[in-house]
Order: sequence, then C-alpha cells, then structure tokens
Amino acid sequence: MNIRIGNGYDIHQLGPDRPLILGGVNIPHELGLVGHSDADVLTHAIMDAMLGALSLGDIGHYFPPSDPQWKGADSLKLLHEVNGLLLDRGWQVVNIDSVVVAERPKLKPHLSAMGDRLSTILNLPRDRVSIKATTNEKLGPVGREEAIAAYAVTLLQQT
Ligand SMILES: Nc1ccn([C@@H]2O[C@H](COP(=O)(O)O)[C@@H](O)[C@H]2O)c(=O)n1
Ligand SMILES: C[C@@]1(CO)OP(=O)(O)OP(=O)(O)OC[C@H]1O
Repeated sequence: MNIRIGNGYDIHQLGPDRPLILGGVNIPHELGLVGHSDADVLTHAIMDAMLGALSLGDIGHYFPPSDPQWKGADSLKLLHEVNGLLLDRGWQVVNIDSVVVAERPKLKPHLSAMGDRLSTILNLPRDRVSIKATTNEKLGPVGREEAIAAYAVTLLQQT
C-alpha cells in the first residue's frame, strides 16, 4: 500500500491581547487564539492529519505544551519539522483539505494567503492545499466566539 490518509482536529480559545494567526497569516481581530505556541489552530490540525496518516501520534508528542522550548512557537516552523519527519520516512503529502470553523472574523479574504504560506512551507503546488471557512451558526463555544476550531484531511504517498 503506497498511499495513506490522515485527519486532524484542533480547537483553541479566543482571548484578548493575543494575535489571531491562522495558516501562518496574522489576521486583524480584537481577539486572538490562546495557546502555548502561537495557537495556529489550522496549522495544528494539518500537522495532526499528516502525523495521523503514518500513525505517528500527535503534535503534543513532538512539541509538548509543558516544554518551554515551544512557548510562542511559530507553528509554520513546527509544520516544516513535521513534514521533515514524513520525508525522512519516505512519504510526502499529495494534498490537504481543511476547514476553519469561526463565527468571526470573515476569513474569506485571508484564505488565499493562508494557502500560499502553507503550500510554500510544504513545497506543494498551490492547488494541493485547500482551506475553507464556515461559521458554527452561532452554536456552542465557537458560535459564541469563545473559540476557533479547524479540521484537516490529508493524503500521503510514498516517495
Ligand atoms: N469566519 C468565516 C466563516 C465563513 N466565511 C464564509 O462565509 C460563507 C458562509 O458561511 P456559513 O457558515 O454561513 O455557511 C462561507 O462561504 C465562508 O467562506 C468566512 O469568510 N469567514
Ligand atoms: C502546539 C503546542 C506546542 O507546545 O502547543 P499549543 O499552542 O498549546 O497547541 P495545542 O494544540 O493545544 O497542543 C499542541 C502543542 O504541541
């Protein structure tokens, strides 16, 4: 078998005095995501999908939130490392599909820049990285603007 599929999910709380970084893009908003790293929930979901495809665990295993080394970490750098783990094992990403669930702000104007950044880090053709946005129809913590969540699916192939 020379293809594998993986899925990832993450959610981070919204809070004051934090940047809102999604897919490596800094998005103007009165609230940002709270976390040990930069809390880039989209990039975290994508990394977990990549690791999951090879049964390699999750990002917390490689970058423990208890380790000060990862405090404020740029999640794009972590993504580069995770991609390296795959490449070292003889696997590469074929494509990624993802969705960010956020009540606000409007993400549509920023989706293209997110895809540009992620595809560049992963050295993928731009059309292999899909990012979508949806609201949670005002339901639950995401709907109350207490959090933003993200889901990702990826396909890997052997190099
Ligand atoms: N934070 C968001 C959420 C959604 N969008 C875009 O709005 C459209 C409608 O979203 P629904 O949740 O009402 O289905 C959808 O096409 C999203 O692209 C957005 O830009 N930012
Ligand atoms: C990214 C890491 C890095 O310590 O921390 P957080 O930003 O807290 O993110 P989370 O998805 O809760 O946990 C994964 C961690 O690896």
